[in-house]
Amino acid sequence: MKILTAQQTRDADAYTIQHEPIPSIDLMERASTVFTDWFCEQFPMRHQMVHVFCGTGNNGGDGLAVARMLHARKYDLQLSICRFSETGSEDFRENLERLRSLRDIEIREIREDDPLPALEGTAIVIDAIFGSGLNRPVSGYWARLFEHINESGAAIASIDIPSGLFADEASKGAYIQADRTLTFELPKLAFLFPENQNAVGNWTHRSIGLAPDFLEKVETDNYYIDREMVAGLFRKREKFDHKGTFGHALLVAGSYGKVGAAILSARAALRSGLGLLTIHAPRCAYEILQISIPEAMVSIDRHRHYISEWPQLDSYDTVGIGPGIGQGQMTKEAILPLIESAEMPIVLDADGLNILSKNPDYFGKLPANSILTPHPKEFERLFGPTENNFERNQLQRDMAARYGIIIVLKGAHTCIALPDGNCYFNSTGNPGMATGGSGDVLTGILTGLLAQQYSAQSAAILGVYLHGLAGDMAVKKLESHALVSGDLIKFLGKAFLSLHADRT
Ligand SMILES: NC(=O)C1=CN([C@@H]2O[C@H](COP(=O)(O)OP(=O)(O)OC[C@H]3O[C@@H](n4cnc5c(N)ncnc54)[C@H](OP(=O)(O)O)[C@@H]3O)[C@@H](O)[C@H]2O)[C@@H](O)CC1
Ligand SMILES: Nc1ncnc2c1ncn2[C@@H]1O[C@H](COP(=O)(O)OP(=O)(O)O)[C@@H](O)[C@H]1O
Ligand SMILES: [K+]
Repeated sequence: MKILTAQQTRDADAYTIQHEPIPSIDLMERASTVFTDWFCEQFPMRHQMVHVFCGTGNNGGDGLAVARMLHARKYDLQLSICRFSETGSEDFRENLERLRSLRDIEIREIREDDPLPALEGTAIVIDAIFGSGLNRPVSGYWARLFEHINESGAAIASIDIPSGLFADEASKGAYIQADRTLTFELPKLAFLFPENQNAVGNWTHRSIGLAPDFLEKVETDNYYIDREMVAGLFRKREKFDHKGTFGHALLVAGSYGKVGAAILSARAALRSGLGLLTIHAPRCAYEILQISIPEAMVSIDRHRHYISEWPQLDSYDTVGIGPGIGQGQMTKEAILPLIESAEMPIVLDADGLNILSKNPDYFGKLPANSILTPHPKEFERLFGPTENNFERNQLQRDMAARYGIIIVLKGAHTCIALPDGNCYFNSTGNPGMATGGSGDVLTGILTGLLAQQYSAQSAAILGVYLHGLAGDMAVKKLESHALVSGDLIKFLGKAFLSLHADRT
């Protein structure tokens, strides 16, 4: 699914109006019906006062139409128009007329420096003040009004985007802090960054029937990973496939006290369908690994506690490096030449990344299309600090392009930056996965998929999605506090199965 900019969304609206064709006021009616249906599902009780705050643009027009529809559905309403402009957009004016003709909804107007309106903490606020047409930060009196609404204790539902939030850049002014947001058609980039979580709350997107041919053609470099995309990547096995078909991976993992990381990664790689797995680990891990993972072969380092050498790579289709290896001098001296000698895409995680961040001259030596999986701290160590998530996203994109690698920045919406400049944001996963070892499991999955000759791009998108999906399935059975990273491996099979269902 594509992510469009505010300008592209305006273009999509205009194209739909012209080519469906549909009068603009009717498209607004359609969008407002979608919002109203969603709102009634979210807030089915009718004894709470619903206070609709409208601006004077088209977002305000939506708010007026929604008020009319909720009135017809017997909700108790109050309505305030924030008078930014005496005229307002054409569709705003038309919806104001339609509402006035009902006669039984009191329409209040708020002008700059009026006393702030009374607002019960038990109310529900519908925020239709600004939409995607915001063109400057909100300040002054209107910022105080936003603060008043945010602090009222009322539940807040935003139409399209929380007012004051910019869809495509860092937000500097005041913004509404919604509990829930329904956005039209496609997700907005700002929703995917943690710094905007308190603005956007729980968000969801629903189609308002914008022109499919426009959406198909419009060019973007941001995508939201959905089931359809992933089901298209996933390959079924054929009758005469054999273990040679599915590749042999080397996993370089573990050190004294961190053999668990190697186990988690190895199990996840095996559960991702590779043909053969060899784990290279220090001597202290030998018996632990042979007993706990009989499916894997073990290549033993000469050092007892740390990795200090690496096997020849000739017989492997890919290498996963990093879980639990530590950053000792000996390990560094083994890992850096290993990176240099690899000729196929590898997966680099955890201390593998930390070692790389201290040796930036090795960035250029990474095999093309290698997958790096930093969490935000590791990303900062690798590529430096940034002011906000938009800047960080740009840096991630630039680095992926410069070095010809795939950077998987992990988080609630893990972002996969490809060398071609495109970014894919994940839609699966939950806070139950914020537990030690979840990243090791991801490394295993990615290594397992690469070994099977999935392209590095497909492996990253499919692997990240499946990892989160396994987490979502696990949390339904276990609740997020009780979820541990090993559970993700247990649910990988179910996650794969659900993709099978989509392919048949
Ligand atoms: N197009 C369609 O058919 C459909 C559109 N839809 C809906 O329309 C929404 C977009 O509507 P929109 O473009 O009218 O923008 P919106 O945010 O309501 O108003 C912005 C106006 O406010 C002003 N302004 C901006 N910043 C300001 C500030 N800080 N402080 C004060 N004023 C400020 C600025 O005016 P200016 O002052 O610059 O003249 C600007 O023009 C979209 O989110 C969706 O909900 C749906 O119904 C589907 C069909
Ligand atoms: N709140 C969250 N929502 C979705 N996924 C999450 C969340 N928190 C963590 N994760 C996922 O869990 C994994 C954690 O990885 P990482 O931080 O490397 O953990 P570790 O180093 O303990 O293995 C990442 O894939 C991340 O996307
Ligand atoms: K809004």
